[in-house]
Amino acid sequence: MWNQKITEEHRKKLLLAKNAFSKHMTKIKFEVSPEELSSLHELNDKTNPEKLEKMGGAEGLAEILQTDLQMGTRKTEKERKYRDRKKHFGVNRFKEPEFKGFWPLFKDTFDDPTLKILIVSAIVSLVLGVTVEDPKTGWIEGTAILMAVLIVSFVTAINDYQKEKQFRELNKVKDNITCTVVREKQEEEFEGEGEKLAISIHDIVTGDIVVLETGSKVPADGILFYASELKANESVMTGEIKEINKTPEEDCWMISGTEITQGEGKFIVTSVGKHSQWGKIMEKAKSKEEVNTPLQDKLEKMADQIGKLGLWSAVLTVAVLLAKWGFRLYTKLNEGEEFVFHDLVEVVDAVIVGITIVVVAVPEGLPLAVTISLAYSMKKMMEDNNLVRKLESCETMGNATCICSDKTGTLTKNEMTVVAGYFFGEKYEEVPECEQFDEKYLDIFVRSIALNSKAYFHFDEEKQKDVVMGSKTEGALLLMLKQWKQPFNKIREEQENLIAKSIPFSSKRKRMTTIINHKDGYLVFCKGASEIILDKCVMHVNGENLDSLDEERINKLKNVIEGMASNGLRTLCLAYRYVDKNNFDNFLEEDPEKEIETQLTLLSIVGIKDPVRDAVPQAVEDSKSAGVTVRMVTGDNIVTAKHIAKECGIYTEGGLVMEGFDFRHMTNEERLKIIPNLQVLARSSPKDKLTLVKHLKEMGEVVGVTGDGTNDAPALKEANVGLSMGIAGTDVAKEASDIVILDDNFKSIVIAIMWGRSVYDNIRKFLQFQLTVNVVALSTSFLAAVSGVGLPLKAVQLLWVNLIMDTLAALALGTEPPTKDLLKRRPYKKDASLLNGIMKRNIGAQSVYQLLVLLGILKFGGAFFGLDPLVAEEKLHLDCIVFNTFVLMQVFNEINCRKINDEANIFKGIFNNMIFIGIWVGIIIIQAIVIEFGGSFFSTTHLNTFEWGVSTFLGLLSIPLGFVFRLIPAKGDPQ
Ligand SMILES: Nc1ncnc2c1ncn2[C@@H]1O[C@H](COP(=O)(O)OP(=O)(O)OP(=O)(O)O)[C@@H](O)[C@H]1O
Ligand SMILES: [Ca+2]
Repeated sequence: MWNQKITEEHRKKLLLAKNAFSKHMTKIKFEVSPEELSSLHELNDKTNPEKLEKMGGAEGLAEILQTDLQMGTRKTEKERKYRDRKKHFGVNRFKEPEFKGFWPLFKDTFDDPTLKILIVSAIVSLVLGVTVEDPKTGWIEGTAILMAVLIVSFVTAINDYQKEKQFRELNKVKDNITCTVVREKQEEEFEGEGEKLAISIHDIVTGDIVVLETGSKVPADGILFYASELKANESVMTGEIKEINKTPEEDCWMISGTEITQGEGKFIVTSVGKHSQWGKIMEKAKSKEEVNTPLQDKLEKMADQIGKLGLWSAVLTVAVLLAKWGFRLYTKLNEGEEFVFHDLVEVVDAVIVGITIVVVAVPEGLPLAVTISLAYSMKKMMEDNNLVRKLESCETMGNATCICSDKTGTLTKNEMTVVAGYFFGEKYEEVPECEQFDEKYLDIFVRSIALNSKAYFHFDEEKQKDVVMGSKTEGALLLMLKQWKQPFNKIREEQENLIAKSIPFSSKRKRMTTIINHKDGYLVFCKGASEIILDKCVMHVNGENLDSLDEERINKLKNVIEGMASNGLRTLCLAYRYVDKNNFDNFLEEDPEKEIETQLTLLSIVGIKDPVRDAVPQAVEDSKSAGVTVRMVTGDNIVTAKHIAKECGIYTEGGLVMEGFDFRHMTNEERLKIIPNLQVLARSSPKDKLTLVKHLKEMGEVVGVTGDGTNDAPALKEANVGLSMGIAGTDVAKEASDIVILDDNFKSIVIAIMWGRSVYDNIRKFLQFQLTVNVVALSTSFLAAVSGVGLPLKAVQLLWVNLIMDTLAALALGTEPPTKDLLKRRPYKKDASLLNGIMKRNIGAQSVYQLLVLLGILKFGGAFFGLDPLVAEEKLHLDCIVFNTFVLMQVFNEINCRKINDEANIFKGIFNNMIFIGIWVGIIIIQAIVIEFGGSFFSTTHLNTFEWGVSTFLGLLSIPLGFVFRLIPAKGDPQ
């Protein structure tokens, strides 16, 4: 049909013509509209094949889209950055959820009912003040409150804006997946194929040839024209969870957003961005609501309770004030005086005080602190090679109690080289020269590697050397061929068309097989896990001869494998087989297990070295002291795995090392019994990994799991935190994970634990600080109102205090950087309360101290400072001292709050957090300005040196007192 082959000749001519044409005119015009192309993929439209046929199938499309199925888009287009295509067909980006600008966010902050009431009251106060009080000074309080409200809203909006911006940036990185395309080579003319390039999916254009492999995510809509065992999971589109066979003949419609679960293929892109199926869905989908993290939930609950408490104390305070006012009015009227409008001023004042108390009491900063802390950590974690995809995972990571780690690439460097081997009957301690081998068998051996592998070299411009793309294990074999000066690239180019069938490598099967046409039959090349392949061998190449494998030989070979593995080498068997076509009706369709991969002839066993990463033993040590158990779950040989695990410190004397096979065949009870002692699970399948994770969770553990393969996705999803590999991981694994470890390094996982703990602790620091302020502010206002000394803290002052507490402290304490000390404690229990005994004691003791100080000044301050509270001006002065002392006590207590456990040195690491220092100094400077220049606006007056000295001293005292309070025994976190 439409995929009939155009002859080589014809293709070259066509391209020549096109290139000649493009030399004169670089700008390209297209005859087809993006809408027409998009209609090819209409869901549930039976006429799609017809439409495709009309366009001439994939070949025809290529012509229409001025591209080539083998060569890809033209090199001349590169200079123009594919501008014409992008202009005509659009770019491969989806409409992003709307980004609220600053002003809408600012407006949103006024949705808060308490703020609304405050504004109304301020306006009433303003009107009353100007009309009945004193036109000269009456406006001040109302205006000041309005200003303060504006500032509070402003700061809140800035915070929200920053947060949104940060998430957007992260989202951009998060969604930036790469994929492989074929584009015309820059240097040579018609040499073979175009060049394989890894580009961002956002850079794909209509007409690009995309290469798919196991684990790819289909980046755009298109038409498949080559496939080998290709299977896709299209459940995102159809909702149906099943693997669908994709072939150019039967089902060639590739849909963006779907996943390749197996095999490989190539397709030509027809629709990108908003024209693609996925884009259309995205267009309709509303932006997802943000969901709370567990910590945020806990805090919101707590904030709610505190808020209610605040509301009650406000109501009580207002009630007391109104009762007093009523009583005074009653006596006044009784004494025959008349009711004047001015009497109402007091009522409005009382209401304002009440509302201000509510504003202060509601700890809206609590959930905010989590967001600030998480957003900040997310950004910083990027620098430590952790890309956090789900916010709460950062938090959960801090509570992880065990980690199941891959071996290859995570614990080891994934830099593989063949260092030993068994070739054609002889064992070698290092890689031998190839000249000594029998030519015929060497040829088969080289072909078996060249054709039965997918890895290739790519010249890295930055590193100025060839790097292996694809499987590093295969890369090691190719490197050996390169060392032997064997032209594997040429073999691939020349013989690729001989390939009749290939069964790709999978972690489940642990082997890979390619069948090529050979004379009147087939050559089967098979390579994979050594025990598995060896089991399928009946013959072996011995020098120039073929010998059958007797028991003695098999034992010898097993020893060879065992010997290499116990040195930590990954072993791989390579074998082949010739079959006559006449012996089979249809050999290619036979069951691989039973008919294809049997009766093999052993060529070689290689030992591949993959050194342990330098930082790993230390990182494992750190996890252990942090109370996090590390287990190795690997697909590799048990002996190899054990050796590497020992080197990393994961395997210790008495620990259990087990194979996936045995694990699989145990009962649930048996498994639950052995798991606590299990350290290494070798030759495991992704399903074993999933089983292990499920059991660990049943046992109450908080589990972190690493994975790179597509079939690791279920385990990644099941885990409390799924960690995928940034380099080796497939798109599907990344999508299923919560955190992407960008450098694949186990060390980064330990750093993630540290960050998670840091977030949790920072919130508790903030909580400790905020609760102290709340308790003191509420009690002072209430007690002062009841006792009749008059409210020392004015509404505007309270609003400033609120700003210090909520926003500024959240920033200062929420961004404390993690320290290694965090890894010295065990993880918190899942149901552990946010407030431990130590924190409660600190909050209680500091509040009592602060209250005593404030009430003391109110009661005895007059005599001490020589001020007469009955004179309005001097009362204002005294209140100002109270206000100043109050703020300074908070400021110094903020330093106390940097530690939530009974750590003696509260200053430790303070200079590592410049945000804290900056905010701390900033608050003091602003406070000084408020006191000295605030005037009637803030109801403050100038304080002299002595008064400043006393308030500072009383503030400072909270630090030594903090040390004293630590002597009171209190319970820390349950361990
Ligand atoms: N490209 C390949 N072709 C054939 N066999 C392979 C290939 N890559 C790996 N193997 C074999 O499969 C085994 C490992 O398979 P698997 O993919 O399950 O583990 P892995 O992911 O490489 O290791 P880990 O689970 O520790 O990260 C290896 O021991 C090796 O013998
Ligand atoms: Ca508040």
